[in-house]
Amino acid sequence: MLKANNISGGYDTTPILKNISFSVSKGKFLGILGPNGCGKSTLLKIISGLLKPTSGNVLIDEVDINKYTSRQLAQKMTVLPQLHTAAFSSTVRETVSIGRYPHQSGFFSSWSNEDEHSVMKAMEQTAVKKFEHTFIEYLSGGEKQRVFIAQALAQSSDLLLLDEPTNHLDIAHQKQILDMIRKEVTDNGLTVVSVFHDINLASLYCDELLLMEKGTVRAFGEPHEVLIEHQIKDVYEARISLQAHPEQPKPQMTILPDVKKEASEKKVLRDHIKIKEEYVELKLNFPLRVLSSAVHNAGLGWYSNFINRTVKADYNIDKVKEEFLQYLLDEGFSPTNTVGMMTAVDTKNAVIKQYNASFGDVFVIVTAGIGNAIDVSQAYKHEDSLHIGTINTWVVINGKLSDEAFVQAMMTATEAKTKALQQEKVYDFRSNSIATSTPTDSLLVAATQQGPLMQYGGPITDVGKVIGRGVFEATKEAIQIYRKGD
Ligand SMILES: Nc1ncnc2c1ncn2[C@@H]1O[C@H](COP(=O)(O)OP(=O)(O)OP(=O)(O)O)[C@@H](O)[C@H]1O
Repeated sequence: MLKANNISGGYDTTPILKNISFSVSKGKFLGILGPNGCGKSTLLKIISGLLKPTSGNVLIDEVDINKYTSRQLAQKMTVLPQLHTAAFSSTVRETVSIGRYPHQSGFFSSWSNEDEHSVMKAMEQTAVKKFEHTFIEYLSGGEKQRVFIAQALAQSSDLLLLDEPTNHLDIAHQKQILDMIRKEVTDNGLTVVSVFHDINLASLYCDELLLMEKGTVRAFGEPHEVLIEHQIKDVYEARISLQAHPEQPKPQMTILPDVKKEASEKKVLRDHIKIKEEYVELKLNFPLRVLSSAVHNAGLGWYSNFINRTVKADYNIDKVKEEFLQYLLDEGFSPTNTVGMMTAVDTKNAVIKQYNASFGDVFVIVTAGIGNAIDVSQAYKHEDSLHIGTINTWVVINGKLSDEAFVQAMMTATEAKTKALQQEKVYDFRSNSIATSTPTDSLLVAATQQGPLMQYGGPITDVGKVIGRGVFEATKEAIQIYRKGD
């Protein structure tokens, strides 16, 4: 559909672009990325024919753009530049209708049904129909931007060139416009080339990305091929981190600010852990990085408060999320800053152990209810519903763990717990074999993220050794306490 061959060019004697080549197939969405001044808009101007390249050429449908008349070119492609102003005072409807000019055959040509349909559809798609008779100068920046997008869509060409289409738009309208453009690409075969400043939006919506650096192509390919951490850091000269998007297989970027670290040391002490009547509590005035399978705020996050709450054995678990949230509010915990677990074990039976490691102290806190213990390898043979009868384990580390170390710490802790069950001869009475867990065990690994980075958390690492020993010893003790109370 669009092909750029070895384009070089710029303004008068200033060369900006050097040897840029790429192609976009019909029905694809290409995003152009790069830092300020790298030549994104200049490239768009050359592709659209507004600026002549000093060498190289641009083909649309295999034909050099210079071979098209300006009317033919306007029917082939629509350009929405970065900065646009209405030439004279006009209504939204009149502004959008300008998009139809390339389809009019002469000065007195009449307004066709197709023209009317295209203008109405474009106004509806961009949600500006309600402003149809309003003068454009009375609209907000974001509303104006949507009107110009409507004008571009009304032109009904096969190729749409956009320069930062979501400029001025709030997140709902960014989503609305990009969803709509994406739909035109996927359903109707529209081809789109767009400059983006927002790397995450480009990654989410584009099929391919072109990353520019100082007038050249640094990378071209699918988002996961272009958005590579060191490459983005290098080109934008900014510290960033890439993560997976929660729903789409598209990388997403987070800026890592270079703010000065607070001077105060963040250290978890034994005094921070308290056994109260209804829960075991760890309350801090700084957050820990946490990975957990808790009832409230499971997953990966940063939290300052932690509770392991004792509930009655007949607790109704059907509405556990709502009930737990209300409990946190009633007890004065911030729901967005608290991780919560539940157990039927009395809080006075909680085992708290402290280990002094080379990198800092590690705390292991366990409550063990083993009435429901199960052998994971035999579980498929039995029908079972969820009960409160569970082993809850917290591992709180004064140290800095990588993501790998967090996951390995979870594995190490689980293995140590299973070994404790084995040594204590905890049985699964359904299958009459040694149990490996209960069906509802919960685990939390939390770290201050201060001090030297610990890359791994397996059994032979410094942190893994403490976790292995600590969880084994604390679980054994908690099981013995539970049995005494039987
Ligand atoms: N009309 C012009 N005459 C001379 N130089 C220009 C002109 N327009 C842009 N430039 C220069 O060309 C270079 C590339 O500009 P361009 O607008 O293509 O960058 P960009 O990547 O789109 O930047 P931004 O992200 O800031 O919009 C810049 O150094 C700019 O100053």
